[in-house]
Formats: sequence, structure tokens, C-alpha cells
Amino acid sequence: MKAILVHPPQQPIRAVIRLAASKSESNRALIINALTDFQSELTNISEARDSQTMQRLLASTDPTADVIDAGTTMRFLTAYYALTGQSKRMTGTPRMCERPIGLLVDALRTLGARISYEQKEGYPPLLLEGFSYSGVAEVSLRGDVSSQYISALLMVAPTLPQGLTIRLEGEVGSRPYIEMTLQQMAQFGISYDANWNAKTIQVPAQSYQPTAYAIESDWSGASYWYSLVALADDAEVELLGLKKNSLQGDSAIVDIMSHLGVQSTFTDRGVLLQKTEAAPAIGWDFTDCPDLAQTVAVCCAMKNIYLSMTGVESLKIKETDRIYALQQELQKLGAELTEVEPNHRYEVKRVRETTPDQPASIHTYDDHRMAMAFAPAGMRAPVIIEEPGVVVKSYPGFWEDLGQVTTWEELQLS
Ligand SMILES: O=C(O)C1=C[C@@H](OP(=O)(O)O)[C@@H](O)[C@H](O)C1
Ligand SMILES: C=C(OP(=O)(O)O)C(=O)O
Repeated sequence: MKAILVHPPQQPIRAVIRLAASKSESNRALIINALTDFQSELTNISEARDSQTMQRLLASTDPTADVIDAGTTMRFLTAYYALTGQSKRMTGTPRMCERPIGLLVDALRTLGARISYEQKEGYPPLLLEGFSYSGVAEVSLRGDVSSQYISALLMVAPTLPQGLTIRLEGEVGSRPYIEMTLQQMAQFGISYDANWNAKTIQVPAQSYQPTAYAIESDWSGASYWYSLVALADDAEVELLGLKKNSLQGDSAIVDIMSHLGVQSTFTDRGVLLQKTEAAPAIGWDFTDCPDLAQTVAVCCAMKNIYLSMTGVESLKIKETDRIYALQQELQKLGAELTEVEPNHRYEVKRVRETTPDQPASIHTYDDHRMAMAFAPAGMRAPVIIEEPGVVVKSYPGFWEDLGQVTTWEELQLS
């Protein structure tokens, strides 16, 4: 098995990092561009495997679409292929076939899509076999499983003869991602009416207007740099390509990290991260920004900051069960993640000081965010990250970028 050993930096960190582009923004722009007959000019498209897969599949006439492990690619393409009447078999990794898609399929069937399950009801692989419009112009679906179903439906909504009204039921998780979708649609000329009190989003029938669109850098990727600055003794890092008024909900990392010892100053080309005082404890609701939970959990564990986490229910159905994975791996760093209120509130706290003879070896569970969230722990003591190649899902240049601030070496573990 391949692994990377991250060494603590030998000197103060001073770096300027050109951050990778957002895969979430890229995947939306790519779907919308497909709906404008590929007439838009997109720049700074993410090199993340999830976005490369989206591009490849949009250009492919192959009857099978294998999304690998990309959730947005699976959900967005299912809606796109269904509504454009394409016959496709949609599949992915074994883990992708454990990630639910039933709510989206139900909504698409209501609209007129012929979709069946090849194996397990509610999960990929899917067989898409055409579309005949049912005349239905309104669907209801739960908002607490994955916002990706809602984004997927929204992007195709303007192409339906009567547009679409989506009624959301229950709690709405990952709402900034839905807002990102709507704002990107607006950039391509779409008008809509979102009433968050009534939990209703109305999109009239209309045409996307081709436009030039530049993708912003990735705030989820930025979070690892924040953690690194929080954990290093002496660090100052400028991240290029990020905006203060971002479409991305993970820009919440600015606020979170102001409590964990990192201050942000926006420059005309990005954001400068500098060290500041940290609080002894924080509580955070990750409902709006679930992808930040791992970064923050590891950072708090390493800094001995008590963390109370809520809004993390969706972590169990992502690339891996991220709650379980964090529980297992934080232990190796002397910390515990415990469920305090069943399926609602969790806490992370340091339970012992570790002065191990051997660096902790962190298992990454085929999850890019496990690798990148634990790598900054190497600012304090050497740490081994197993299967480091997982980062390609969202941030292929992660290790190269990390090499600008500290040394790491490749290992071959048995
Ligand atoms: O729409 C998107 O781009 C995403 C939405 C979120 O998923 P959920 O809505 O399933 O929480 C997030 O975790 C994922 O990384 C990207
Ligand atoms: C959950 C993620 O991605 P997806 O759901 O698109 O696979 C992620 O990138 O953390």
C-alpha cells in the first residue's frame, strides 16, 4: 500500500498557493453549459476527477456512464440524461452503489422519466430509458438527505414545458449548495423565485443564455490550508482565487477558523491567512457546510480545543461513513469523537497526550477528505496518510501544494 509521511515544517511557513478550482461550481457550470448546447465559455474548470468525469461523460455516447465515486456527477447527470431523453446505464464504485438516489429517481419518474434499478431499489446502478413528459409541474421531496437531488432537479427545471416548482419537506441540509445552483443558473439568464420560509422554489420554463463563466477556487480545499496555519507554530499563507462574497457555503471556514486561531484578510487576489488566538472550545452546526466537519474535527483534536458538532447526519452517506472513519482515526491522535445526543450532537475532545514512538498511520477509507483533513496534523508531529492518491477526487495537486510548505516522503507499507 502506498502512503505519505508528512514531516513537521523545519522553518516558518510563508507561502502563496494557487488554489484548485471548485468541483461543485464546475459540475454545475458543465451541466448548464450542456443545456446551452455547449455554447458557453467556461474558464478555470476544476481538474478534480469528479469534474473531469463529468466532462468526459457529457461528451460520451457510450451507453454506460460510470461516475466512479462522484456524487454530484451521478445525481446531476441522472437528471440531465433523464430529461434530455437519453438511454443510459448509470453506475459507479461499490460505495456509489450504496449512496441513496431514490428521492431523485422518484421525482424524475413523476415528471415522466423511465428509470429502473438494476440491483437494489433506491440505489445505483440505474437504467434510464427515455422521457415522456407527464405534465406534472410540481414535486415535493425531503430536504434532509442530500441537496444534490434538489440541485439536479433545479438545473433541468427551466427546460420543462411548464417549468417546475419544488416543495421541500422537513429540514433542508446543505442549503448553500442549493443557493449556489440557483445563483449559477441566474448567471446563465434564468429567473426563479425561492421562498425559504415556505420552502418552495419556483422555476418558470425558459431558456439558458450561453455566457462566459469563470469558476472560483475551492473553499473546501482552502479549509485544509486554514487547518495547517492553525496547527503550525509560525505560518502565513495567501490563497489565490478566493472571493469574500463566494457562492460556496464552505467559505464558512473563515468564521469557524477565526475561533480556531486563523485570521483572514481578503486581498485583491485571494485571502491571507495569519495566526491569531484560539478559543478553548467551540460549538458548530455543520448543516450548511458538511464537507468542513472533518477538517474542523482534526484541527480541534490536535489543538486540544473542545468541539461540539451538530448537523453532521449526512456524513454517514458520503464517500465513506465519515463519522465512523473520524472516530477510528482520531483515536490514533489521542482524541475521541463521541455521540452525545443520538444521531444529533457529537463531541470531539482530546483524551490523552500522544508522544508515540511511531507516527500515527491514518487510514483514508477511499475518502479524499480523510486524507486532506488529517495531513495538517503533520504540522505538530510526523503523520502517515495511507492511500494518498484519494485526493484526486477534488484536489489533485494537494500533495504538490503541501510540498511548498513542508517536506513529505512516499512510503510503501506492507
Ligand atoms: O452540490 C454539491 O456540490 C455538494 C453538496 C453536498 O452534498 P449533500 O447535499 O449531499 O450534503 C456536499 O457534501 C458535496 O461535496 C457537494
Ligand atoms: C461529499 C462529497 O462529494 P460527492 O457527494 O459529490 O461525492 C465531497 O466532496 O465531500
